[in-house]
Amino acid sequence: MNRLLATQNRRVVDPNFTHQLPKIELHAHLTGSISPQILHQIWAQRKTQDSSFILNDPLIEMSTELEHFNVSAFFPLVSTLSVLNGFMDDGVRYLELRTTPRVVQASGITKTSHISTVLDCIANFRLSTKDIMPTYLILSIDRRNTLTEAMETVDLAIQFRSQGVVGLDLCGNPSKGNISIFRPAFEKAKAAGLQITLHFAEIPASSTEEELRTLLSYEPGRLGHVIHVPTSIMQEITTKRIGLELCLSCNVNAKLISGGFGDHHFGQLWATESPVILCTDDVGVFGSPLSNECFLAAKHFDLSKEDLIQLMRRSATAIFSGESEKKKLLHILDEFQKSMQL
Ligand SMILES: CNc1ncnc2c1ncn2[C@@H]1O[C@H](COP(=O)(O)O)[C@@H](O)[C@H]1O
Repeated sequence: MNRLLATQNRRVVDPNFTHQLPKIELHAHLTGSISPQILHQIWAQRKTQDSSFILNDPLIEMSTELEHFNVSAFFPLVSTLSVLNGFMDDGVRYLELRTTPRVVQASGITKTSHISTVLDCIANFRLSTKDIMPTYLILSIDRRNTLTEAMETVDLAIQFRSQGVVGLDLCGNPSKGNISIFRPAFEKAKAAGLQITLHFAEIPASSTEEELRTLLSYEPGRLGHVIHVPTSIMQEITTKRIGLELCLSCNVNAKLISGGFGDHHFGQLWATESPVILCTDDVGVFGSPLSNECFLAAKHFDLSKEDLIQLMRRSATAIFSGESEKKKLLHILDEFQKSMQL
């Protein structure tokens, strides 16, 4: 009896385990991943440099105005580095970060120089940390973009492919924009061998059958959020084994789903054969690092330690960078499972 209890206890997930677990993060927006403390430091630095800068301290006022203060474009090095360190310290062992190319005219920053600086930062980080967290970049197209802007983003992704850009994302306010205009952009990306991930069915208004079918016709390898999906479309998604980036704290705290953690669609989707990936989305905003997302999933859906390791194996099948990183991750997970005597 005691031995049975001891075995069960060994399987019970605690925050220490989810911190140690080698984790895979595939849906993290660079700007939203900056911690409030780092935002404050960047804000203070900007304030001393520019007396006409009128935004309030982000620690005092977390407002939508922050979106206009393009932190990652103004200070790409400090923001990217702080975000990479945050994920590494939380035990992330593979990261696909995403960001929107931005222009900051006053500082002479172009979309090209913005993305090139982020990529340089990632490359230096990988070198200086002995590549403990292989990191790749996804470039975001905003739903409010014009087709010309979206094409520019695709061209940048193609230009920087050899430096670690692995795909394109479609994000932004889900109540805005007409996503059908982006077909030539996603076709060009696909033809160039880039992968595609799309924010999908975040709110009822962006979940019409027409919109969801159009998005699926862009042949995404992964989908983000996947909340308001009719059954027939969900069946198509699971049959195609499209990767599902699920963000528990974001969806609960931003009230994108009704109810609490136990009501999240993770419960149903985890039971399918699809690659399900737990993701933070905007850890700087929602304050729940990936280790905590894993803990929440275990707590509310009764996952064991083995289940979480298996979840990471499934996540590994959905990465965009290719077979060699996938193999490395599966090996790391095997070794981890052995070391935990599971
Ligand atoms: C439910 N969560 C979400 N849904 C849709 N888009 C989101 C998002 N969270 C963040 N973004 C998108 O990410 C951009 C900021 O990161 P970058 O400056 O590009 O790194 C925002 O402009 C927004 O469009």
